[in-house]
Amino acid sequence: MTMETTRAGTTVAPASRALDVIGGDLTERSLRRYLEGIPGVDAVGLEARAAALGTRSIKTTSKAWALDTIIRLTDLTTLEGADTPGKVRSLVAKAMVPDPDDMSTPRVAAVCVYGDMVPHAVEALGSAHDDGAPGRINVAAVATAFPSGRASRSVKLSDTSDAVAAGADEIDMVIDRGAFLSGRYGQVFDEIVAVKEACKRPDGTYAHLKVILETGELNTYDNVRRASWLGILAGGDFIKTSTGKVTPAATLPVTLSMLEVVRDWHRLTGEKIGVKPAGGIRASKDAIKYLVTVAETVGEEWLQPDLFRFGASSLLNDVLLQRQKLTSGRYSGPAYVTID
Ligand SMILES: O=C[C@H](O)COP(=O)(O)O
Repeated sequence: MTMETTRAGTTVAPASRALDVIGGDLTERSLRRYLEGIPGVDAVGLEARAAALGTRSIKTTSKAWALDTIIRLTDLTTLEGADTPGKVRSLVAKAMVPDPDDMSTPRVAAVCVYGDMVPHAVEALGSAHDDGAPGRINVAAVATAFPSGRASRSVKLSDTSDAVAAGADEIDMVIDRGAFLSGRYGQVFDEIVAVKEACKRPDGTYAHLKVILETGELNTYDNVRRASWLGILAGGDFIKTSTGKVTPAATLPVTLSMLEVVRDWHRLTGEKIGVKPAGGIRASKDAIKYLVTVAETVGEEWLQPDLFRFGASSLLNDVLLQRQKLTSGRYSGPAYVTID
């Protein structure tokens, strides 16, 4: 027996979604057969659909709603090697009060930070992080040797469980792109299942798991579609495009292809999976294109923080400028928003 057939016959983790959809005989081979049986993406058609959705205009009244919706759906992010507790405190202050001159401005969904910054984010949020607090802001932590994903399994799992123990509500993990692109789907699958288990808290609840595909390294839409199915089958609560550290990061066609998988999964199982485009989304007008694409592909009910997020470090600033322009009739200029 060759290594390949040995591996192909290897049982993969008995994740319940995959058992339900693929069946009880869950092996590297059956997983691969399933993923390789997913129809390919018509790239020209996908890009044409995304371009058409991106040209839809929205009325001024809808624009106010759209801007507030973008804020509510934002994971306000800082993921720099130079991050400090002070920078995280500033980020949290902005998350809680995005525009001190307009207290009607909604809060963001979450702040997204490196794992070692979680205690600082939790402390700065204070009661805004209490269970059931009105306008509660979640703490999301990137984990599993973000952004490369190149570390041992044990390091990735302790990265995850440390962040959860420190109070992270959400874990943004990266998949092993090397294993995925080599066709070792079972390895990627098992790792997601293990990370999900590391998201478990002592009380039996789980931090929400976002599975970052890093689509800019996956080369084809077929791979993006296959990785999306893999992430969902293994137990991801969200599928996320990118780390923000690789170009291209989020694009509308890639996000549309992921939304189509989420739509198909919902039709197949009735279950709703979230989507998070992240990286390079900086302008309100671009974020609005994403809102339209979500509404037209999976429906407006997805436009809530449990099912859709923007991962972005500077988008909020542009949204605040546009919001000020809409309410005051004039453009205040970038001096009126804080520069992070
Ligand atoms: O997940 C979020 C990204 O890392 C942020 O990327 P950005 O700085 O391009 O907005």
